Amino acid sequence: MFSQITKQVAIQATRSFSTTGQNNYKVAVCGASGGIGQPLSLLLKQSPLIKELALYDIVHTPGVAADLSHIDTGSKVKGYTGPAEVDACLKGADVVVIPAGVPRKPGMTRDDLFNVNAGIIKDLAAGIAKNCPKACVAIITNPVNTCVPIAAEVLKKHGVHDPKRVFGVSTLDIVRARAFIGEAAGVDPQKVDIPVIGGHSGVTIMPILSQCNPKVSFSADKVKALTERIQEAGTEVVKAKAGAGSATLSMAYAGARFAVSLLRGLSGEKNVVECSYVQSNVTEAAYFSTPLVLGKNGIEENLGLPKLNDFEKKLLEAAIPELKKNIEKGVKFANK
Ligand SMILES: NC(=O)c1ccc[n+]([C@@H]2O[C@H](COP(=O)([O-])OP(=O)(O)OC[C@H]3O[C@@H](n4cnc5c(N)ncnc54)[C@H](O)[C@@H]3O)[C@@H](O)[C@H]2O)c1
Ligand SMILES: O=C(O)C[C@H](O)C(=O)O
Repeated sequence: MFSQITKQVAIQATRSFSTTGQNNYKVAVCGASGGIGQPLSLLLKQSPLIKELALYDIVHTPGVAADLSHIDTGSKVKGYTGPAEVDACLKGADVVVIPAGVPRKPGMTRDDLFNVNAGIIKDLAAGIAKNCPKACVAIITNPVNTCVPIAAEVLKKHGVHDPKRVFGVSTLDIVRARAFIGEAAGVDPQKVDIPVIGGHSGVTIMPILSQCNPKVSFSADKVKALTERIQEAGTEVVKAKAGAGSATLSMAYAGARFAVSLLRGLSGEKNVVECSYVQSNVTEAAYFSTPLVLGKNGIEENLGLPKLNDFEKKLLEAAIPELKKNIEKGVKFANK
């Protein structure tokens, strides 16, 4: 009975994060010992696309790596600890996922994390430029709206910036939108397809309910309430955790989904689409999340702005000035 259950769980988990591809890729997780890093690495250990899982953190990676290495999947796991080992971790990585840095406590905004996390991203981006300049980089660390421009500027300084390969991970906003809409509309959340565009903080998170598939019909009040819940969902978790951090498990799930989508694209699978916060000329903001087709070179095609109704046009008006401010802060920091 027990082995049947574990087998089912393993099959289920593998289905969510696998494709038919072979294990060809090296994936580095930076911040691998943290609240997100550990469950994210656990989920990635289950992907048959990964041949090498390189786990970097400033603490505890030997233990995390030893633990994960006992799992009976094909990828090899190795831990790297502290700045002296970061180069070896990143060397030749195809995908680098970054959940390194401090999380929010109640009462803080994501921007309040800037002082600590901006420097972490700057240093890791320099390591990426040196050791894996062609890697697809997926930044989870907050403030995402600012950390992505920081990484891009550092990569530019090293002459290796490719805007098709630098991503801010906003997948958790999609995962949440699917969960909340599924619940409200009485449909299977796994069947809900909805673009969430813009950025990853407060008013910059723009769920486009008018383009939800299957079509959902909610009152204007319900649309407003759902939109605000999706925008403030991170804060909902921060409050519930009461000082013990922010979303980790749902973020690990979302981060693994995004990383595996990158790998599916790299491996040549067609029609892999994810929303992500990237360099963009779709709006006045230099970075903006829209649905992207992922492929062998990272972004294959930016699918642009979905059709917006009047309510969603107002969301866009509110998001742009905030995004511009967040982006400018990152560019300034990286170039000071
Ligand atoms: N993009 C999103 O949707 C999203 C969702 C949730 C959390 N986050 C963000 O992810 C980040 C991590 O959150 P968490 O809950 O895992 O935090 P955590 O404190 O549990 O873990 C962070 C890890 O980063 C490590 N770290 C610190 N400095 C480092 C460095 N210089 N190099 C490598 N590793 C370093 C720490 O040792 C720790 O293990 C936070 O900034 C949080 O706001 C983003
Ligand atoms: O809210 C946070 O601080 C973490 C993350 O950005 C989230 O959306 O859960």
